[in-house]
Amino acid sequence: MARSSRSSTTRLLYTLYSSPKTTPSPSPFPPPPPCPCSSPISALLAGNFHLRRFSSGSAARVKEEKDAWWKESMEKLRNIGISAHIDSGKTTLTERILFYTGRIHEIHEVRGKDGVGAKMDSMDLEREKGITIQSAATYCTWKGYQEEKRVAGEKWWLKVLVDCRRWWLDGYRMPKLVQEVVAGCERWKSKRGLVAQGGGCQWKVNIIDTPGHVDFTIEVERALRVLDGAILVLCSVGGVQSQSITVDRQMRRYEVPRVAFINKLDRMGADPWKVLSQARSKLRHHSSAVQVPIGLEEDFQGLVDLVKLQAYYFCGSSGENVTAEEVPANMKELVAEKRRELIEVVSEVDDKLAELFLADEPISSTELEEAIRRATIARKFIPVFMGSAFKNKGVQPLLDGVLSYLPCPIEVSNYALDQTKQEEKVMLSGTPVGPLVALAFKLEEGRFGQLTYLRIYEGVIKKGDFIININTGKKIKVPRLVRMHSNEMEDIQEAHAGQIVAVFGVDCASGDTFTDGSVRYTMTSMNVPEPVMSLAVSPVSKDSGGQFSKALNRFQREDPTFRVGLDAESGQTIISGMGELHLDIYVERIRREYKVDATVGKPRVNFRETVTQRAEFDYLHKKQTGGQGQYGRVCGYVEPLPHGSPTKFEFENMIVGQAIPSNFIPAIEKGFREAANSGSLIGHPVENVRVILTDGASHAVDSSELAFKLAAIYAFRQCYSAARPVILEPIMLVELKAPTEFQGTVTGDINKRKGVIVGNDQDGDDSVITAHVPLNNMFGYSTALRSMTQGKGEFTMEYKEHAPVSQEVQMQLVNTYKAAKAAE
Ligand SMILES: Nc1nc2c(ncn2[C@@H]2O[C@H](COP(=O)(O)OP(=O)(O)OP(=O)(O)O)[C@@H](O)[C@H]2O)c(=O)[nH]1
Repeated sequence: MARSSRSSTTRLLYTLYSSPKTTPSPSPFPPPPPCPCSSPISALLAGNFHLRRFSSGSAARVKEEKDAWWKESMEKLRNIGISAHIDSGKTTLTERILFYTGRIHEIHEVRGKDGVGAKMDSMDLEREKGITIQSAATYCTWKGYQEEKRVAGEKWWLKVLVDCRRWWLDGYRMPKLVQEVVAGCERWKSKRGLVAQGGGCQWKVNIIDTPGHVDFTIEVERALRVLDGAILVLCSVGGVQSQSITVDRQMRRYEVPRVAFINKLDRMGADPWKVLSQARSKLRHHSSAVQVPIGLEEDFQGLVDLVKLQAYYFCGSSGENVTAEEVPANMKELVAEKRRELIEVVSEVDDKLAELFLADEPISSTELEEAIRRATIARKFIPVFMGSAFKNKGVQPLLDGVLSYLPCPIEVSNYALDQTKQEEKVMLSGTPVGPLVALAFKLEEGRFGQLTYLRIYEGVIKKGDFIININTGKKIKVPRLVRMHSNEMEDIQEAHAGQIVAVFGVDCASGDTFTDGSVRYTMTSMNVPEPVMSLAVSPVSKDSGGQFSKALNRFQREDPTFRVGLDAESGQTIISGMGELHLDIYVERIRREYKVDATVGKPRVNFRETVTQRAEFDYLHKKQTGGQGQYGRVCGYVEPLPHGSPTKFEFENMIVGQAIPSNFIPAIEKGFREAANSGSLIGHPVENVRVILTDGASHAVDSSELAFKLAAIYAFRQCYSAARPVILEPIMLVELKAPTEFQGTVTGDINKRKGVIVGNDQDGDDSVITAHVPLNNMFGYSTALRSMTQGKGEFTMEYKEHAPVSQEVQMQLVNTYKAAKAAE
C-alpha cells in the first residue's frame, strides 16, 4: 500500500474513533516525563504493542537512539517481590498498589464481605481460606497512568473491529480496509525500525506477591531468585515474627536490596518504633525510618516524609487522593530528631553523605534521597516505610520509595555459568543488546497448556523465535508470549532484558535456562528444601486413575518441593511435601480441579538414615543355573560424607588396573544408588554416604551389567550394619506466642514433646518461646495449643535440620518397621 494512502486511512479511522479521555487522579508527586510515544498516530500504529518510533537517519544515529531508549526503559523498570510473615498484609498491600496504579478499578479485601477476594489470590482455595498459596505476578505503571491510555487504545481497536464486522454483515467491504491498515502498519513498523515493547518510557513495576505460610516457602525462593528488589512487610503489632526472619534470610541469600514496610498502623497496639528496633536487633538490619506516622491506631491520619519534609494525607473513599501539607507544628521537634537519626544512620554507610554530615552542612532532600538510594542498592541500609494497607494509607509513598530506592535491572549484577568453559562464572550485561539468556523460574498449568514464567537477563525474546533449553539441549519455538496480571494475561510480541514474562507451550522444568543458541550459559540454581512430610494417597474409584496421575504429574512439575513416589513394599502412591497444609492443599486441588476423590493415609514424617563409620565390603555375586551365569565381585568401603557436604551420595571408582572392565562401572554405581534409596533400618533413604570401589573381579563370559548391579546392591546391604547406621528425623524451629499466664503450661508441653527451648522473650503481655522440636511430635499441635491457651496462643514452625533420633526412639521405629514387614 502506498504510504500516503495508508496515512489517510489511519487518519480517517482515528477521527472516527478517537480514544476516550481518561482523567488520572490528582497526585502531589512530581509529574512524569512526557511520553515520546503518546502521539495519536503512533498510538494508532502501536495497536496494543505500544511502539516506539526511531528516526530515519543513519544507522549509527538509529542505534544511538535505540540504545538511549533501551537504557531509559531499563532505568524506569523495577522488578520487586512482596514477602513477609503470614497475614502481615502482603496481598492487601498489593491490591492497593494495583488500584492506585490503575491496574484494577475496585478494591476487594482478603476474606472481604463481598466474597470476591483480592486480585492476586486468584485460586478459589486462596479466596476461601484467605491465604496465599501460589505466588502471583503482575505489572503496573506508576507515575503517568500510561496504562490507562494503553487500555483505552486497546478498546479503541476492539471497537473498530467490532464495527467493521457489523458493517461487513451489512454488506460493506470494511474488513478488507482494516486488514490493509493492519498489514500496512506492520510493514511500516519493520521498515522504520520500530520496536514493539510494553511501554518502556513509563515507570513500570513488575510485582510478585508471595505466600507467607512456611509450607509454600519455595514460592518465595523462586520469586527472590529473579527479583531485583523486595518489600519486606512487617506487622506493627506482631513485629518481627519467625517467618519474617526466614524471608529476610532468603533475601540475604539472593542478595536482594530491600525496603521495609511496617503495616497495620491502624491496629490497636501498633508500635512502629518497637518494630524498627526489633528489625535492628533480630534481623541485624542497618535501618532507619524515612517516615513518621501522624497519629497511631484509631488516630492514624497520615505520614511525614523525612526526606522531603512534607506531611501526606490520604483522602477519598479509597485513599486515592494524596494531599501534601506542611509538617504539623506539634510534630516538628520529633520530625527533626528522626531526620537527624536517618542522616546519621545513612552516613555510617555512605561516605558522600558522611562528608556533608560531618561538615555540619545543610543536607538537601535530593542529597539525602541519593544517599539512601546508593546505600540501599549496596545492601548496606534498609529504608523503613509505614502505613496501613487496609485503611488505604501510606501505599503511594511506598510505591514512590520503590522507584527512588530500589535498583533497576541494570544496577544489579547477575551471573551465569558458561558450560563451554567448565562452568566459568560470566557476568551478564543485563541489556537487550547481546545473546538471549532467560531463566524459567516457575511453571503453571494454564487453560491453554503449560505456562512458563521467564526472567530475561540479557537480550530480547520475540514471539515466533527459536530458543534453546540449555539444560536439555532442545530447540523450541516460542508460540505465544504473554505478560501476566495475576490469572489474566496479555499477549505481547517481544520482551527484553530485565522483564518478567511468560511463554506458552514450552516444555521445560523449573530452573532451566534458555538462550538463543549463540551461548551455552546456565543460571545458578535455586535452593530447593527437602520435603519433610509424606502421606499415602490413592483414588477412591479405579476409573479415575488417569486423572489422578495427570494431577500428580502436573503438581510435581510445578512445585519442586512436592514429590511423588511409590512405596516399594505396599505399592501405594506416596506424596511428600513441606508440611500438613502443603499436602492437604494438593489433595484438595486433586479433588476440585481433577474431580478425583482420594483416600488419604496418616501423614508421616520423612525420616532418613545415614552411616556413622567406615565399613568394608567384599561381595561376590555368582549364579550358575544353566545357560549364561551371573558373575560379579565388588570390593571397597562405605563411609560418612563430611558434615555440610553439598551432595547426599557420592560414588568413586578407585580401581587401579582392569579388575573390572570400565563398561560395568556405571551399573555398579547404579546398584549402590538403588540400595541407598532404602536403608535396612526402616526403609528410608540413606544419605550423606560415600561409596569407594577399590577392587573386584569379572568373568569373561558370565559377567554382565545386571550381575554387577546386583553385586553392588548386596554389597551395600552386607556392610550397612557394620557402618553403624542411625535414623535422622526432621527437627522444626517452632516459635509460639501466648499470654504470659500460660507460659508454664506451654513450655511443659514442649518438653513433653522432646523439644529444646532455645529462646524466651517478652512482648508486652505475651511470652514468645522459640524451641527446636522433632516434627514427629508436632502432629495436632495447633489444637493442643488452642486448648492450652484458651485459643489465645499462636505458633509457626519451619524445617531446621535432620538430626539423629535417640537410641530409644530408634529401637521403637526399627521394631515397628520389622513388625509391619512381618505382617505383610
Ligand atoms: N487492621 C488492619 N488489617 C490489615 C491490614 N492489612 C491487612 N490486614 C488484614 O490482615 C489479614 C491478612 O491480610 P493478607 O493481605 O491476606 O495478608 P498476607 O500477608 O497476604 O497473608 P498470606 O499470604 O496468607 O501470608 C486480612 O484479614 C487483612 O484484611 C492493615 O493495614 N490493617
